[in-house]
Amino acid sequence: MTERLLVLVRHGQSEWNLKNLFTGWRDPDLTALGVEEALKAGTRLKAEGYQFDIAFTSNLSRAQKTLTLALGELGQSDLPVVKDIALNERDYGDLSGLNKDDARARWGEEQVHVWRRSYDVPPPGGESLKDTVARTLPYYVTEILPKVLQGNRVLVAAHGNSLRALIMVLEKHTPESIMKRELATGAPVIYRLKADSTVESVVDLAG
Ligand SMILES: O=C(O)[C@@H](CO)OP(=O)(O)O
Repeated sequence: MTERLLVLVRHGQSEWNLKNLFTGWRDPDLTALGVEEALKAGTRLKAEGYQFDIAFTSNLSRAQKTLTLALGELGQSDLPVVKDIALNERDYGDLSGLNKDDARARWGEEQVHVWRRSYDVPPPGGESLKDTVARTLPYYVTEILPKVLQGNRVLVAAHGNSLRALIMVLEKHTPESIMKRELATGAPVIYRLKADSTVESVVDLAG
């Protein structure tokens, strides 16, 4: 039977997650905790018996390092890895590098929440989740999904919002319900797909 396994994992904690800064396309490294989380993602997947045939990641170091560390724990350091800018984090535009609490003090709690979690309101000069879906979904459909449907076991290491963009489609969220779908750093979300590419089962190792 064809397995159709797709595992998504958000990178471990980054230096800028720790400093509470809007990150987007900026490229901070993982913290020591982030390294631990990435290793733990690999050991948890290995403990549950998962192995992969191909992995995808973004052009940003925090996702690439998370993938490298997880693959090391899985004993799969030589797995083919495809890196693409389409899986980069949502571009935070002018907010990139600002402190999230400072932004709340300046623009108000509500406005900052709308910029961070609404579906179609972009932060100034940046991408909304809708814009991020428009960038990540074609890549998913043309590059990732065909591999899954052919029976390859696929691991994707990317970012909170680029993965939420894919999850919106996979889990059939509405613009309202996606606002509450959060992804923990380093916690794999395991999907089995049906032959028609819809989701048969999902297990979020965060919860
Ligand atoms: O700063 C960012 O790029 C993202 C992910 O860490 O933050 P947010 O939770 O605001 O989407």
